[in-house]
Amino acid sequence: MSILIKNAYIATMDKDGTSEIPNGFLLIEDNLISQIGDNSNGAADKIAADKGIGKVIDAEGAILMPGLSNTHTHLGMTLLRGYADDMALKDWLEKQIWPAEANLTAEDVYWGSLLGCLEMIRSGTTAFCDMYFFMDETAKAVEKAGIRGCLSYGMIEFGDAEKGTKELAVNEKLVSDWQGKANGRITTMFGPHAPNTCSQAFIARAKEAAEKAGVGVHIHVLETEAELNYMKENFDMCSVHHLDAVDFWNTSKVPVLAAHCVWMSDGDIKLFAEKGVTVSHNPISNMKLASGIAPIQKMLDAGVIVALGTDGCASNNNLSLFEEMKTAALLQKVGTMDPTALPAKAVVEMATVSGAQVIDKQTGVLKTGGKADMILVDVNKANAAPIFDVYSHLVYAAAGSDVKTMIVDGKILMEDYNVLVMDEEEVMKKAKECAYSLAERAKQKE
Ligand SMILES: C[C@H]1O[C@@H](n2cnc3c(N)ncnc32)[C@H](O)[C@@H]1O
Ligand SMILES: [Zn+2]
Repeated sequence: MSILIKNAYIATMDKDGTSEIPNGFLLIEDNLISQIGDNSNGAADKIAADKGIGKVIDAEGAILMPGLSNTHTHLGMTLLRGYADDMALKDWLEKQIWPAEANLTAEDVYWGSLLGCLEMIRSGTTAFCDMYFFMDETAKAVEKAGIRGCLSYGMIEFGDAEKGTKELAVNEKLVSDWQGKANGRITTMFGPHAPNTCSQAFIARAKEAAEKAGVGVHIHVLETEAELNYMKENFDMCSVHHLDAVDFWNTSKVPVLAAHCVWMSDGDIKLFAEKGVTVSHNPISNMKLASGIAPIQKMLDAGVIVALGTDGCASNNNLSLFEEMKTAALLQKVGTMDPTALPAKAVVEMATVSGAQVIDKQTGVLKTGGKADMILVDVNKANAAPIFDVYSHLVYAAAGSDVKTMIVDGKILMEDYNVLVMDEEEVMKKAKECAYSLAERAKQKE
């Protein structure tokens, strides 16, 4: 189907082309953007008539921009939203989250993931990178929801080589079953959990498997000072150098996605810039677990690719990248005591083009020939009057709930606030049932 969007304020996020078109149009044919341009001379109506386009969206009063990419989630964890708050990472995982997760079923992860997809659609996220369990269920949810998911299985090996072999086999199956499915909307990665929960040898095996399969790797790294101290005590070096010793950060064959990166030294930053590692910055989770402030401005100055992530819903506690964008900007400013740190446009780039790079290089900017993944942000709202600068509005004033329409891979998933791809009431009901029953089972085992 062809779709024509007209009268939009377009923020293309394309560094090589026109960045803003105040009264623009965009034509989608199949799953690709076939034309994008100025509509002040009424070009759109002519195209609609000439081509006999059935679906025309009048985007007067809306910003048209690429969809947002959430580069670090644990989507099934949406069921654990608010399950355990106000704790440090180690205690939170060991005393609350892992015992609860030990009771997870495939059905739980399906409904948790679908709820997560719904929340992402409602807040402008068209693509995400996930690391969790029962990933077939998350894949089915992505298939249904119509967004893009780059899925990895969270492998925790704890230095047990036999367990490592089993974990790798599960991730390998995910890759062989799902890579490229749903017209390429589903992609996969390998997900060794972290340098303090997996051995160096195992993480090296995961990287090898990823290179063999031609897919990326997704890992947590230097999230807390406790991790840094643990690595120094046990290996006499930080996590980054510990994994560099097995060439883990080499991106010449496959992408490497590193979540958190809070406790990075200047040397680590230089190495990531040279290697081309993508950092997923998760400021809200880092603040909530009091993990620290990642040196993002320093990373950007050094040329590191930095994207944004929410982390799981148990440490955020939502999936809104609009909140994440604002928090990222504010945290960097107060962390460096420099109000010019992480300006608005740089944050929008993190949430769009930088994140998309690691998921699908044909997304993240609006340009001819690119895949049709985009959102309309409603600016016919009190919090959007006036707008002097579109990036300032998106980062400092807008909310996820201002997203009114979403198109992914040329298909409309939400139009004028109506989600077209799932029964919202049913998803919320089923997810709540699963969540309360999971909590009950976890409590009984205590
Ligand atoms: C894939 C695994 O990662 C866990 N997990 C969720 N949030 C975090 C975090 N901030 N840091 C490390 N691990 C986390 C999940 O609870 C799951 O056990
Ligand atoms: Zn995480």
